[in-house]
Amino acid sequence: MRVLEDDLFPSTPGKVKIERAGAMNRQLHRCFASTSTMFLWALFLVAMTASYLSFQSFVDTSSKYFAASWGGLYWERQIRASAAPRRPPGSATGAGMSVLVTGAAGFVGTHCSLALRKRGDGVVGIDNFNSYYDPSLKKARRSLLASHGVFVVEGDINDGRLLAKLFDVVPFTHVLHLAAQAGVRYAMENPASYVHSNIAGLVTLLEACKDADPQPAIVWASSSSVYGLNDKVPFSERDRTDQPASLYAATKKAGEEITHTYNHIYGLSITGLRFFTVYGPWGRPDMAYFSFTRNILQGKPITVYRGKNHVDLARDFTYIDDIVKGCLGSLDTAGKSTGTGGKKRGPAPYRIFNLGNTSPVTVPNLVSILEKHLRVKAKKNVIEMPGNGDVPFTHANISLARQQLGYKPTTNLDVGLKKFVKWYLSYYGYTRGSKNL
Ligand SMILES: O=C(O)[C@H]1O[C@H](OP(=O)(O)OP(=O)(O)OC[C@H]2O[C@@H](n3ccc(=O)[nH]c3=O)[C@H](O)[C@@H]2O)[C@H](O)[C@@H](O)[C@H]1O
Repeated sequence: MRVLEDDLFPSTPGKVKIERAGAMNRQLHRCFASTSTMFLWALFLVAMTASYLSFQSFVDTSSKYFAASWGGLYWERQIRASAAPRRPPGSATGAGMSVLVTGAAGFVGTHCSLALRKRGDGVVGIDNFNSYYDPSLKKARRSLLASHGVFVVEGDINDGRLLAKLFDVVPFTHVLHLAAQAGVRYAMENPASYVHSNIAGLVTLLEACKDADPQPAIVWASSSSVYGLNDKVPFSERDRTDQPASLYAATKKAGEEITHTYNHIYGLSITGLRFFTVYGPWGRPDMAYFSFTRNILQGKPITVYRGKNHVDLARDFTYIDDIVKGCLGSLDTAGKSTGTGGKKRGPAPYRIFNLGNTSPVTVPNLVSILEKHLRVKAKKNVIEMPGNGDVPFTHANISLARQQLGYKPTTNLDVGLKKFVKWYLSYYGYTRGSKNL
């Protein structure tokens, strides 16, 4: 410090005052000069940072826009063509619907989209092709849909801009909402995915539907799992559903409450379908009947859960074609939504139906049927059901659906699994009588 002071203020007497004053002036000047230089530099840095940040946000926004796998005139043309009903004029079944099917590359979504298309309705699908299970199976389902003229948009139901765009391009009459994070036990591994799809995604979709003009009628997939620990059988729609056993069940139950709110406030027509363990060709690889088949064919053991006191678990397994009839019956009987411009104009229907088979089968019995159709014995590990969200049994009372939708399941587990096994062997390239079977 001293050295610095001496350098700045030379110690020659007499000269000191003048020189010091001059030096001080120079110093002050230098100081001001350096302060203003620093100020200018700081200003420059702030300006640079601000322009960098705004450039970044521009890049982010525009990259989102430009990287989107949707949009453009060709895309819109494909959407319109896919959404156009093709029923013959004057057809007894009316003019036909335009249905937006969410989760269209999923198991139930694919079957429903095909059935709608085959009878002449317009269908546009949306699916995010996530990797919860093998996306190549979802892509194969998309190819199947494409070969029947059904276009599937690759996108997420959490993308409000995409949904708004779809409703902009097509005045959908109905939404069949099947996109969801499925699976009961996976909820312990990845709870956030259930909230993302089954809660946040549902709300984003409902927001788009309530804003749409005209508002569509909504039919959506709830689940038998909402009955949770209910032990009054068979499960009726009037039974309590406030004891979920898994986060999956809780998000489906939340969906029933959330859709009720949108029905109440905005006049959206809502039909919730409680599916009971749906199975069949093009099914979900995470489900027991599918993974058991894979393991049995590969000579790997399967784990069979058993309830307390050695009681077998049972499910009201429901064949996909029966579920499809229930979904189409729901779309056909759904009353109109009443709102416009986000405002309710009158009461709209709010319905909930069980779609089950009404004849539960135990899991060991499911395995025996598979062994028969595969002609291979399973290597079974029987263990007590872990506390993983499973419920011991499900059993649907379907009187309401029968009465109001004409729902009447016709396929028992034996016949349904035979069809599933036939599809599985062909899809995965097994040949009867050859070395691989
Ligand atoms: O109705 C529904 O709402 C749900 O149905 C389906 O759930 P679940 O009925 O649990 O079907 P699924 O996994 O095939 O297990 C079947 C049986 O096999 C037993 N199970 C399962 C796996 C295993 O390794 N071992 C075993 O014994 C298991 O303990 C159970 O007893 C859908 O996945 C779900 O998304 C939802 O739609």
